Amino acid sequence: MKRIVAVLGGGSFGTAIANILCHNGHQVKLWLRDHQLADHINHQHVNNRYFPDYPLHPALIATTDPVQAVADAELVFIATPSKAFRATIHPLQQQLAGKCIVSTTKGIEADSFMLMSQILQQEIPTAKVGVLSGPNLAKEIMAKGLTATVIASADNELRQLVQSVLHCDYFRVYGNDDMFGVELGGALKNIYAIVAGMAEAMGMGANTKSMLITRALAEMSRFAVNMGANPMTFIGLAGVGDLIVTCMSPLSRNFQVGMALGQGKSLEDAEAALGQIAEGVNTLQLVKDQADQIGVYMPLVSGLYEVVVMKQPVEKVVRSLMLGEQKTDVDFSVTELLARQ
Ligand SMILES: NC(=O)C1=CN([C@@H]2O[C@H](COP(=O)(O)OP(=O)(O)OC[C@H]3O[C@@H](n4cnc5c(N)ncnc54)[C@H](O)[C@@H]3O)[C@@H](O)[C@H]2O)C=CC1
Ligand SMILES: O=C(CO)COP(=O)(O)O
Repeated sequence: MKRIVAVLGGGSFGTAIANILCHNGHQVKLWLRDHQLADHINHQHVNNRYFPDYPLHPALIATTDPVQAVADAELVFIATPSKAFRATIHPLQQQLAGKCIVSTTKGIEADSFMLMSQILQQEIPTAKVGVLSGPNLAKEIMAKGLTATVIASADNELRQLVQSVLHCDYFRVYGNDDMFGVELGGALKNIYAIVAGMAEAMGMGANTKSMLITRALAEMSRFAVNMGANPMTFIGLAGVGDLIVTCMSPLSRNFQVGMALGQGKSLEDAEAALGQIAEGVNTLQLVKDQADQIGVYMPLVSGLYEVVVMKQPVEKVVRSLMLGEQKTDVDFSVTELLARQ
């Protein structure tokens, strides 16, 4: 069945999602702010700022008018950076009322420590809300690389709708009802991708990278479970799946920032050279404060904070991490998990 869908945010991920929706025969409007880019997409069918080498589906319509973008849509995806999320939806409160709205944004709001789904519920209380997250590098999706994602929502109908509009021969969509865990996982893994990029730049070996990724998973799930997430979510695509891709691929912007830091560049230079959003930089500061407040042990977050914010030498921080307390390998036991049910 052909659906009317809007995508807000014409950067890498919004473009990739809009393109799949068109590929699947849906009527799609993509909202972005840049008039020239919108014209180019409509006439040349290429997003020349983000994907100059990949043709877009010719049916994709770009618009710079957000009201027009969402007017007839029953389903709306939001793919703006977390810093711009509230400002994007606030003026559309009336138009978005009662619709199915899915955030693809992997970040946390400064000051409030709110996730995007929580902002949606606050700004548009009548909306049905979901979150899309998983190992989903936009460029690989544009290249039609075989990919899987997770749609998380308490609303079963929304989960089914999103599965049906996005599923195709190169894109699989799994469901999860732990929206909080899925969304928090997507935000947290960006921090560890920065650490992994630094390790890469420092020439560290496979043992080291494996230790980093595994201890990152332990640390992020400890934090998320403490905040109310389901620990099982972290063994899925939106947990360990997204952590692996972002910590291993040089396509990850967070990984690229880490690489630049590991090569001795300043954070400012690293972000400027990137020219795209690396959410992990803001998330680091917010998670460090929150972990200190609620007393969750996060040595990798603390170590990265020492390097990025306190400007401590990487070698000194690595040494103190290696000499730190050696806790248990796996935090959760089956008995404990069963007791939670
Ligand atoms: N690129 C990727 O592979 C994936 C990205 N994401 C998430 O999607 C979100 C968006 O990321 P990308 O599309 O990759 O970023 P991007 O940097 O490629 O594009 C961001 C877009 O948002 C626009 N934007 C910036 N400030 C804005 C504002 N104040 N109002 C409206 N629009 C604004 C930019 O002009 C740009 O079009 C992030 O939270 C990211 O973590 C999720 C999955 C994969
Ligand atoms: O979330 C992503 C892949 O799943 C993209 O990661 P980056 O934002 O680091 O590019």
